[in-house]
Amino acid sequence: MFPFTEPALAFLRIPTSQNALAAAILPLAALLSWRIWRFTIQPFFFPNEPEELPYWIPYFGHARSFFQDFNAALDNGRKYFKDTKVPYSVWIAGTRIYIVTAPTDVADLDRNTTTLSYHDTIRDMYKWIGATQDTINKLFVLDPSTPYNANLSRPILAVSMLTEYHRQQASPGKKLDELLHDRIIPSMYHALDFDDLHEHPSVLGRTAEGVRISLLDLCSQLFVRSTAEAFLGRTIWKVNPDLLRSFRAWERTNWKFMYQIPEFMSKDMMSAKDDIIHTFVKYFQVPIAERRDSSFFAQTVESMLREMECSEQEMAKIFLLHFWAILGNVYKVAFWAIAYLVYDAKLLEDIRTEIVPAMEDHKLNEEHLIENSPRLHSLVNEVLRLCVTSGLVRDIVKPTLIQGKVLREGSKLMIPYRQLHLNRDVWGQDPCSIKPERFVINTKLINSKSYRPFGGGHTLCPGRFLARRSVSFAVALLVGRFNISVDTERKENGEQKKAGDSVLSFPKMDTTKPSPGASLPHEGDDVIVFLRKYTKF
Ligand code: HEM
Repeated sequence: MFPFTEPALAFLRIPTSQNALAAAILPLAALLSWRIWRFTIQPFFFPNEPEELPYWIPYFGHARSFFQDFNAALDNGRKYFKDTKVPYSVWIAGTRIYIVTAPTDVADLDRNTTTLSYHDTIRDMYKWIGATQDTINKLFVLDPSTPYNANLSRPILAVSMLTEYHRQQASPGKKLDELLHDRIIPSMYHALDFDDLHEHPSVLGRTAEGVRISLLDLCSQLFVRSTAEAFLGRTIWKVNPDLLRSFRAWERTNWKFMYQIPEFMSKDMMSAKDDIIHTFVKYFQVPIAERRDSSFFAQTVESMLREMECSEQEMAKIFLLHFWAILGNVYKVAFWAIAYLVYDAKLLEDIRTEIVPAMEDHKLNEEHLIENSPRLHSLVNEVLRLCVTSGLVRDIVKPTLIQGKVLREGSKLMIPYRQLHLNRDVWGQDPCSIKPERFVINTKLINSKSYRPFGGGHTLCPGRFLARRSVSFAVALLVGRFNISVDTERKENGEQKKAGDSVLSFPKMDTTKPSPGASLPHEGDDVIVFLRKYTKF
């Protein structure tokens, strides 16, 4: 109900002839008073608290700007505080979130496990995916009697054991080598064999000289398909030959999951999520004897969850969250690395020169590649800097001191990695431009506190070795086997497009939505490349 009714205006001694004017002015005056109180006067009473980024709409605060463009909203915060990197807070629909961007603060927060909680944040993800309270208790309540704890000197939570199994699978050593060399790399060779595969899913067209492909599709085949099969075995395709399509739909819509958009506005995300969960349920129903070709991780996690008496439905939800981490980032990093190469002939030649000695009889020697490819590794590191836009989010469970300011308990803390990765003090005045050789010129940058593509502290990504090695291998294999160029002959909508048309311009990264890792190009933006066999090897 509108608050300024006639009796109220009379009480305020405002003549009714001026009602319309008053009706407009009074709410504005009230809003202005509230704003002055909240952002000018109130901070005087709480000098120990970080400043708040001002806003105009009470309760909702910055919800709209963060919803519209997550990273632009963070950049506005940076500019408002004049790039001083002081911690500040934003108010989003009833929640206070502290934003921390100073590299030294980030390093301190990494060590903090007493006043910040990671588990509260992860518990929310399990709740949102639809896990029952019983499953959440099984994951987050310590039970020293469970079989997986039997051989440990100190019992741990089931949710930590899941991460431990990732570490065992993907840390340097026999299990990672086996995963890469016996499973992922053979699938990559297969995905790049366009001769054998007439119905190759990424091929848009063929000529006598070569094939025309969608780079996004190719990266999906090279990484998502090969890694899913490497972890789950071939049965996964028997259960659902269309899993990649569901995963692609999930990738485009999972920001709605992160924002917890109501169901009626996120039917596309819900449907992709349900498809994947349903696929995993059917996968678990296939007798284990028929799934012996799955990975150590998949087998161990499945048997651990069965021992904990989780239903197949609940196991499938847990698997979705973990396979999102396994499959959701690597292909995007590869997409951007290849896109930069395709658009920079000199860079492409430099990388090719570097990897030529690792090629023999069309095969690539990974050991040689690891030891002798500083430029390739620098490119991958630089691409990670530019495309990882995720942030660390934690719950503040006790007052937390940063730069002499106290962050309130009950609020959230966010470290936006993109802000660190574009920190002008470290990356120069043009941090958004790619400098592929940056990490060769200054090898110390890899350890910079402003560089965290895989997070840090006790939640440092356990998949980082697998990610780096598989991206470097696939990029090198592609460069070593093919002459790659942007497809200038591309026909779209029946029209012949020429170089310089927008369809040929470099794809734009979609940083508008929160991502749990790397960002995709905007929907519809892709690179159509032409691959000609490279005949020198
Ligand atoms: C380029 C690829 C990847 C990027 C950019 C990436 C990035 C990250 C980041 C930033 C975190 C930290 C999250 C936090 O602290 O809140 C993380 C955690 C994690 N990542 Fe990755 N990741 C990648 C690939 C992988 C792969 C291939 C796997 C599995 C094989 C994986 C599994 C995980 C898991 C399980 C966690 C949670 C760790 C924990 O809870 O302690 N990631 N990743």
